[in-house]
Amino acid sequence: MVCCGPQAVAGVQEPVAAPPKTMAPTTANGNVDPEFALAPHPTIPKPEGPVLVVILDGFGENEFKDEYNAVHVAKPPLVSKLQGVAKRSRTLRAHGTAVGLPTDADMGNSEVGHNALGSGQVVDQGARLVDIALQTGGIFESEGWKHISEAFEHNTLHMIGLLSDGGVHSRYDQVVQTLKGAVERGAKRVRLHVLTDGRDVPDGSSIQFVQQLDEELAALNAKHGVDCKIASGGGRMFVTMDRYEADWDIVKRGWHAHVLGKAPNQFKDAVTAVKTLRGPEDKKVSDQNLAPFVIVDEEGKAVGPVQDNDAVVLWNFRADRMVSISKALEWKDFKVFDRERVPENLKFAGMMQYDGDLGLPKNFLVPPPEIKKVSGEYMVKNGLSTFACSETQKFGHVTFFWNGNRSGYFDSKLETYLEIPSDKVQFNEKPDMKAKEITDAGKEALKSGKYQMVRINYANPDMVGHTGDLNATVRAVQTVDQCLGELLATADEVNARYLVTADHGNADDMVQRDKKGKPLMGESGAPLPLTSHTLAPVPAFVGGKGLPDSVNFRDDLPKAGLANITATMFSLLGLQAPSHYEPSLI
Ligand SMILES: O=C(O)[C@H](O)COP(=O)(O)O
Ligand SMILES: [Mn+2]
Ligand SMILES: [Mn+2]
Repeated sequence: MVCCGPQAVAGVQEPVAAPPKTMAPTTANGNVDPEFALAPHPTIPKPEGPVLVVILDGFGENEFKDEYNAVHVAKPPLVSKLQGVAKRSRTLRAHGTAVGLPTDADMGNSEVGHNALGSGQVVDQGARLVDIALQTGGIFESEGWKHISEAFEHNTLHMIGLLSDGGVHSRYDQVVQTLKGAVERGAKRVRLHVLTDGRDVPDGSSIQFVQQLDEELAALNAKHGVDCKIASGGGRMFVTMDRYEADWDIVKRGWHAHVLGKAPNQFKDAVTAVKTLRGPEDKKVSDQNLAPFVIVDEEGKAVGPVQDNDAVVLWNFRADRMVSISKALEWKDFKVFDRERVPENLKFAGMMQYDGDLGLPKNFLVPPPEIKKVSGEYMVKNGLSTFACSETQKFGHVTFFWNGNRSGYFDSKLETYLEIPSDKVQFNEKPDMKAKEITDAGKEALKSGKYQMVRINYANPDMVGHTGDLNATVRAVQTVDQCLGELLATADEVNARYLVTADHGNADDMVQRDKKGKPLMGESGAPLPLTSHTLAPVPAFVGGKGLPDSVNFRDDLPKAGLANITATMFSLLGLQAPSHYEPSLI
């Protein structure tokens, strides 16, 4: 168990332990800053015990209630019981425009979900901000663009990122538009380093994305007389896209393939690379786990290592899985692994700035969403203490994303963030993950009497759901249900009030379907697994011994979404939420 101080905020601090960081201290004389002071709730009294907030990551309430819905199959006794409590159970919108995404065809995800849950506001998210910057041309006027364009004439532009149209971390059409924008503005030599997905999009779809990109590159080369090629790649969960420092080897493999041009697998073209690395039909490696590869020329030489004076753009807009590789690319004194060769005078930019507090990366093409006056800031400025806990895979979700993509604490005297280290396995092998340890920590925090709010994220339904393994996901749901039961029992012992919800769907549908919802079968007759999130709404429950019987969900907010949770949390604390927050559900 990793405990407490700011050093525990994995993925967001320099490798050298930094002194405790306080982002926004309460006023020196202890009075509440008037700009942040919250009035008592007009009808809900202040609680005697703590408020417990639980996020069941990836636990949706899906309209398809059949054998492919792991939540339905699991028949979780506690959640089913909570669903039956009149006026204290409802669902919330967790996708599309309700969480700041471009359209209602966009599934929700942890970044936008936790941003909404923690900030009470719906803001335009990265996907939409990049769309706007491309439409207006603002991206090509940015300081970040000026920085990378210095390499266009005589050096190589490298573009690295997730290649799919999942819309969670990146989008294919945005990559192509950015690439074309570079070529039209003078880039002569471009090398693309592609991370295959199969996690936000169906497994096996990477071959089409790579093929499509190769065709796009051939057309650009013919039209503009330029030299654009795919240079390296690998599966997103095995190469480059680690998060929260869960496994630096993932980042190191990416550094080797993209920057040094070194990988155990070498191919003449990327389509052959993906096809070969996926392996034979009966033992397929999924797109997300493909081994790293480099593309080599006739002499066997890598076609696109990063050289001195080159430019590098990371095209993902989402932060969590770009922070580690950004540190490797940007930090001069980076010491986590031996980079062997560090290109000099590199012109590096992110699609966005991924960590505003660290200023990482320094150069970026589109300013990130501005999520201001989030609940964490109100909490500390009103003297309220918080305990937040998850395992590594979701630790930054319940801290960094919750706090509007801020690393560190608002006030380390009032906040404790506890990270339980995740196992380094594919999570269908261990579907219980660290739920038990998280539960124990949550129970201890509830009983300690030290915290006004205890905030927990259970990773299982999401992380196991992403493997596409139905049976393991059923187990994941059952585990979380049991752990939640223990947590709520302890909550009752200390007269707590609870709020249980989720950030988006995932476990609630494990099969690809046609437009009418009919499950799709593969050539072998087996169902085609769904590894991505779903568009399903998520449950929300309130209750607990400490909650007066008269407090129930309102019935005049049928379209409410995740952002309504934040004001609800303040209501449970007996306070009136800030007026710019979406209204309270109770
Ligand atoms: O990064 C991931 O694991 C997936 O793309 C999205 O999952 P998350 O939004 O639940 O983290
Ligand atoms: Mn999630
Ligand atoms: Mn997920």
